[in-house]
Amino acid sequence: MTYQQLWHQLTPLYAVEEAQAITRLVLETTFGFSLTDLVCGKVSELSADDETKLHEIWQRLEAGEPVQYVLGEADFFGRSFRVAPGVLIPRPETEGLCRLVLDRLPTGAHVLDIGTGSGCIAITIALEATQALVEAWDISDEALRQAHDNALRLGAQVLFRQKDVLEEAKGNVLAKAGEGEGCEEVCLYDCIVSNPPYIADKERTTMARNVLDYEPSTALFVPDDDPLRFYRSIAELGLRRLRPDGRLCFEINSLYAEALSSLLISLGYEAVTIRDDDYGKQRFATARMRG
Ligand SMILES: C[S@@+](CC[C@H](N)C(=O)[O-])C[C@H]1O[C@@H](n2cnc3c(N)ncnc32)[C@H](O)[C@@H]1O
Repeated sequence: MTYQQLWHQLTPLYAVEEAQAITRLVLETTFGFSLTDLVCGKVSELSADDETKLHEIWQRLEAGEPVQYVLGEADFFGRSFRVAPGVLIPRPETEGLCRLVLDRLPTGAHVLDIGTGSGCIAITIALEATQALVEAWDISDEALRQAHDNALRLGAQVLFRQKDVLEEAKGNVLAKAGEGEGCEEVCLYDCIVSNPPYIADKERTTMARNVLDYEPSTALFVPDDDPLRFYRSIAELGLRRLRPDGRLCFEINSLYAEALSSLLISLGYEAVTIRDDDYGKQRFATARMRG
């Protein structure tokens, strides 16, 4: 198969522009040359190894595997993050959540990212706000391994911890004085940010096949079909672990924006605001801890 053939084979699977973008990605990421090289005829023949590699890529794409898993990379906030099955692919919408956190972040702020996945939010904040102290939690071994690897490659300092936020929120796993690492017992955060699982099981039927087949269900679906489960727990945790005037920043499902606002207000948060993403869809919620 030639590179041109790959391009043509992708066209029935994707829109033309998408096929072109994916071809460009495959060329650059896997073979290290540009689409311009291809178009100018600088590359025409494939080695036997490349031929095999390309064939495998094609088979995985044809089976519906997301291109980011096939290539092992996803762009986020202008940087390339490694991703593998078992870890959620960072979405462009989530870049807006990083912008919300970075906006008005005090110098030297302590930030906690809950459900860090590939580490995209925590690492971006650590790299963009170089004075910030960034901590990130996830329940998944695979996610933490990947996030750690991404932080090392991108040169970000983030403290990763394996934690189940649903348990942490109950308050019974907070370390007693003198136990735990670092400032675990006393640390108060200026900002808790999270893009938690927020999809109820009944929404499965509306979801893209390749998301359901390839992305980790613990990153997507809420336990007990309760879409506010993680938000409630994180907001309760915030009552104990945010500084006065500290902020909660969430990525949300627009279906539950109103219910989440009511929840945050009932817990005593102030300045509860639902915000749109770049496409005009309700995508984020922010709230401030009482001063
Ligand atoms: C929607 S993904 C977000 C990943 C990443 N922050 C992003 O925006 O791409 C949710 C993450 O929460 C993690 N998670 C699920 N249940 C959790 C729990 N009980 N405690 C901590 N993290 C959890 C998943 O492993 C997953 O990495």
